[in-house]
Formats: sequence, structure tokens, C-alpha cells
Amino acid sequence: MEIPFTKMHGLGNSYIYVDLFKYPLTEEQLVPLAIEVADVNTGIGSDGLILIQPSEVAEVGMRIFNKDGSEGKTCGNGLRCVAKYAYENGLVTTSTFSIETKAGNVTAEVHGTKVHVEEVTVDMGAPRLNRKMIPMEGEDNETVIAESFQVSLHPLQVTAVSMGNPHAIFFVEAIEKAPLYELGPVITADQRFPEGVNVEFVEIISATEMHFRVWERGSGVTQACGTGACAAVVAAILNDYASKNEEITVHLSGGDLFINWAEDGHVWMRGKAERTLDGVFFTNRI
Ligand SMILES: N[C@H](CCC[C@H](N)C(=O)O)C(=O)O
Repeated sequence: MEIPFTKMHGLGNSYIYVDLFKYPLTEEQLVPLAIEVADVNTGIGSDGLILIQPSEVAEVGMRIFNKDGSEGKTCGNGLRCVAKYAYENGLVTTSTFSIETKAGNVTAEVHGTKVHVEEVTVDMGAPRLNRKMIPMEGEDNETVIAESFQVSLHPLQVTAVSMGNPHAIFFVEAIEKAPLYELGPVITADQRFPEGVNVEFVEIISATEMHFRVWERGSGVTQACGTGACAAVVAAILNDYASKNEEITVHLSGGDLFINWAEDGHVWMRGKAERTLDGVFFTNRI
């Protein structure tokens, strides 16, 4: 097989994008293809695979597969790159349009021209805060804010937020001392999260600024996580470290995202989307 692709990234959170308008794939090919393209040695190297596809309920559709082949429900950095691609490649004709994900539809607004979209703003919708929606074990309608969460010998406090995908946020004094590599892989598979969880460590700098690191479900440590940054801002506000209706700067390893949990209850994310290369992936293994 010779599969045309585009590699794009949001703050270094890179995916291999296949345009199903041009090159259809079968359902059976998706998981093995995601694992293959993500491999830096025998594939292309990325945090996973993203499909750009027709939709019956939005202008364009997106599906995301993590590096291990597991399918995520949505992807903030991926949404910005899909919006950039759709506008630059004429899949959409307006600068504001809807994108279908498995977590529901979102609205994206591209900033730039049809030749080059520099930045994208996405209305990520409202966060889901009760245990049933995270999902997290316990009473369905309870929220999880600064709850004791013992992990091996570490007495932590977790705040759980879903942006359509699950996030466990832990506030730390110093981001460089966050136990990301030690506890990320343990927490992501913790039984208290029946569908697994994306794990974020956050250091509050001020009411409008924070440091952020992430161990992503299905991909491990990535340079950035858009839904995670949204969840971290929601968690900061729930813990009274920040306020609604303010643009909060989130410093991720790969750069900054600007997040606002607005009075309308929606979380707005603004940040870059960049194209690395177009190419053809040769494989006879799927
Ligand atoms: N690992 C995530 C999907 C990718 C999300 C992240 N890359 C983003 O930008 O939001 C999950 O399994 O829920």
C-alpha cells in the first residue's frame, strides 16, 4: 500500500493525518496503521494517527488513534490541525466551521489565509465533571475536586475533568519535580478510571498562568495535550487558583495554549497548528 499523509503538530504533539476524502481506509486497517506510522524506526514517528473524513453532522469529521492503537474520543491539538488542513485544502469554505468527533461536535475558527493558517481557536464545549461522565469509580453524580488519591507511597490529591476524554489533574509545587515518568504510567492505568485516563501535573504560577506536563493515555509523555490544557484550566478554577472568563496561559513543553472557561460554560482553546511535511507511507503489513 502507498498511503498519502500529512504530518502536522500542535505544539509538538504530532500526528500523521490521512485525508479519507482522498484515500479511503477500511476499519480493520486503522489500528495497525496507527501503531505503524507512529513508530519512529519503522514508521514515520508521531503520537498517533488522525483521520480527516466526511461527516453527516458537521462540515468535516475527525477520528484520533493514540500511538498504541487505542482510539481517543477527541484531541485538542488534533482539532486545530484538522481545521488548518480543512481550510487550506478547500474542504471547507468558511473560516468558522464545525468538526465532528466521537466526543461530539465542536466549532473551530481559523486565523490566517487559505494559503497559511497560523493559529486556530476551538470552542471545545462544556467540561463534564461528574464521575459517571469522566468516567471514574464512585457515586455517579459526584464531582472530583482535590480528592485524596493514594498512588503507591504518594499521597496525592486529584481533580478529574472530562473534555470528552478523561483527565486526572494533580497540582504540584514545582513542575520540574513532578513524578511524570514514575507515576504517569501507573495512574493512566489505575482501576479507579475504568477507561484509563490522561494524567496531568500542573504548577500554578499566577491566576492567569500555569506550567503543565502530561502523560497521555495511549501515547505516554507528549509535548502538549490540548484537551489536557483545557481540563487543567477547569481544574484550576474549580480549586480557586484561577477564574472563569479569563484567558489563562498554559505553558506546555512544546509551547503555549490560551484557554478560557467562559461564562457560557464552554472552554475556548487558542493555539498554533503547524504542518511538518506531506508524504507517502509505504507498507505491506496492513
Ligand atoms: N491521549 C488522548 C487523545 C489525544 C489527546 C491530546 N493529544 C490532545 O491534544 O487533546 C486520549 O486517549 O484521550
